Amino acid sequence: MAKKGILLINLGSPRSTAVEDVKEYLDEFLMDEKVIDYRWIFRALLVRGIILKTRPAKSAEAYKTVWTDEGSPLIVITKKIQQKLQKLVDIPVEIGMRYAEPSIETGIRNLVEKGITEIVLFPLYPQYAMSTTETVIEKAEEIRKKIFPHVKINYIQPFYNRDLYTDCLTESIREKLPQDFDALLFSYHGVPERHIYKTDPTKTCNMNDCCHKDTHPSHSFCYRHQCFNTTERVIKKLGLPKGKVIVSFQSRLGKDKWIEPYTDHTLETIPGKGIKNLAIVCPAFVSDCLETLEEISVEGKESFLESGGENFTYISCLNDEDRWIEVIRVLCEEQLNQFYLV
Ligand SMILES: C=CC1=C(C)c2cc3[nH]c(cc4nc(cc5[nH]c(cc1n2)c(C)c5CCC(=O)O)C(CCC(=O)O)=C4C)c(C)c3C=C
Ligand SMILES: [Fe+2]
Ligand SMILES: [Fe+2]
Repeated sequence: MAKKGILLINLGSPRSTAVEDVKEYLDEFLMDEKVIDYRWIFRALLVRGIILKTRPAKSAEAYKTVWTDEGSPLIVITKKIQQKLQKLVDIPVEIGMRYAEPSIETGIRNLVEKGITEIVLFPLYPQYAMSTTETVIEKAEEIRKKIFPHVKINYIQPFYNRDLYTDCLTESIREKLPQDFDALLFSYHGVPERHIYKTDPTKTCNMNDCCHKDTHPSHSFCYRHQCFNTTERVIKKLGLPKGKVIVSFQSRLGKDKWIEPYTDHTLETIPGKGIKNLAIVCPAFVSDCLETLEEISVEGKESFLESGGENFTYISCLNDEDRWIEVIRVLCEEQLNQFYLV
């Protein structure tokens, strides 16, 4: 009888805050053609010729502000999720990172060494993006075919539209919302617009009204729609009027046009429109990381307050909350049962 295991995948962090380690991490990350999707030569010119000349030192300083005694918050939290999930299931649970260590290969190997031949692989991203879900699946398949051809892998699909997830997110936000606030800002990681056009098999998304529609042929691969839709579902459950809700996209890199509106512009302009008391949540991330703990909680807060804002409440990610671990368990359970159907 086949032995089954679970592999949780997150993005990954540098091994330390040393500039050389950050450089190595950024090189692997940004040389991924699903992240910077130019032809190799142009990607190398941009990444190795320009970005990696200055960014590693700047990013290393940022990482130092969030690093803990146990390491990068993203890795520490992913390990806590693994440990808690392991207590709820009777099959092995391992973790793997798309970039740096522990790698996806290490994660699969750890399971294979325990005799596992069927793996449920869970990319910890609620919404689909070429630079997240797709690159994880592609990398895992490459490793499986090359090193572990006898292993079967079932992939958990994006879960932004699953009630069990949006219920969990809603409850988590409800508990952390301040008594009084003028608006709740949903800030999602951005992606270049080109990525969305590129991965739309129907070629019908126009990056406009269609992303807001309940149904449209392009939605299964439209990150922008999936972010808006996550928000719609959560605010409905929270009972918040649309007038009190803002959506924007953070963490731009480079000169391409990324999906709008941008979080940095939003934080600078909303105090002038009367929004002085802000709550902010980042639902593209299931675990707190550099982009939430530094870019939003420190830089974003500073820019909002300097622009006339008065109160800024950052609502933490689901991290290792028990209700979220239970959602992970149920989603894995569903996928484990799929092995019998294929
Ligand atoms: C949540 C989903 C994410 C998407 C979509 C995404 C796309 C994307 N990111 C970059 C560039 C960078 N991202 C960086 C950090 C980072 N990104 C995500 C998640 C998504 N990225 C996370 C969870 C993190 C934090 C990692 C951590 O260690 O805490 C960074 C590195 C940090 C920095 O130098 O600022 C870069 C660079 C691109 C170009 C992109 C889509 C094309
Ligand atoms: Fe769309
Ligand atoms: Fe990113």
